Amino acid sequence: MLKISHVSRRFGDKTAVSDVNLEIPQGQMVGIIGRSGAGKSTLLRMINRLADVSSGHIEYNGVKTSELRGKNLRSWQRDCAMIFQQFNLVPRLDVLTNVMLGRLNGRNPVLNLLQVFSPAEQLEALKALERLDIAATAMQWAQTLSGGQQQRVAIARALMQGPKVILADEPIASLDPRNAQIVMDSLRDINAEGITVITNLHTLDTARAYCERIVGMAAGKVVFDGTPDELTTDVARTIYGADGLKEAFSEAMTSTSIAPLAIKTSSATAAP
Ligand SMILES: Nc1ncnc2c1ncn2[C@@H]1O[C@H](COP(=O)(O)OP(=O)(O)OP(=O)(O)O)[C@@H](O)[C@H]1O
Repeated sequence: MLKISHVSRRFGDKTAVSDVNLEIPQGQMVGIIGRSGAGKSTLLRMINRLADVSSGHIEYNGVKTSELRGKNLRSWQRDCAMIFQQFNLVPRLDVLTNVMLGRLNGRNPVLNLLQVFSPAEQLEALKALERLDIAATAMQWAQTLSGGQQQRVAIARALMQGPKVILADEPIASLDPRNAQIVMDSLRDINAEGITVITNLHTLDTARAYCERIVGMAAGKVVFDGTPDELTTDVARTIYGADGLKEAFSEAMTSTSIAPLAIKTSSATAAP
């Protein structure tokens, strides 16, 4: 269980995340949606400690992760892998080495510098690549891969950490619909094995198609927390605002539209 209690994050005068409370049971697939600047990335970054909370706390299975230091913090960051919109691979390293770098946190720093990986680690990395159906690219430089392939390499790298939680910050925002679907399918398969997946998503339809639970954020606050069925047009209006709603729906139809489900409307003034 991941528990977020009264968490806020301020940057100077700006409150990016404001008094967020969430309880996420192990194995849930959660989509976080909201307009640009709503606080989605900051929330994810606080979960794996790329950013610190200003107040409140985050705990995982009873351990206050927001207060961990040193070795215990590194251990949490191994348990809680993160993938990003821009993949963050090392472009001029081969794919296999990029995946093995997922192991860095738990290794001897001297071996890290030398990039020496054991045969067992190499085999494990290859298996992770096979799982994501890109083992054939193992010896290529990462920069020669398509965006969709690079994101799958990033997921394989995350899996090398043996994580209990995967955080994905807009993982498909740079991808075409076909690759977006492959990446979301991969995250769903990983989630089916019991790993909690929490992903920020730009488009409503993707969240509705893939996530059992959707959290809507606006101006740093959680304004919706429910199932895809509960995400009506009225609720979407609360999350995106009247002007943002049109953008959210039209974007959903034109960009990363993946097996969209019909939005349940609760008023006569439904979005197109
Ligand atoms: N390091 C920082 N310093 C100052 N302000 C920040 C910093 N990080 C985020 N912010 C501000 O906090 C607010 C929330 O940003 P955040 O990136 O979390 O939103 P988001 O919902 O993820 O948006 P996007 O989808 O555009 O990434 C924004 O107003 C942003 O400008």
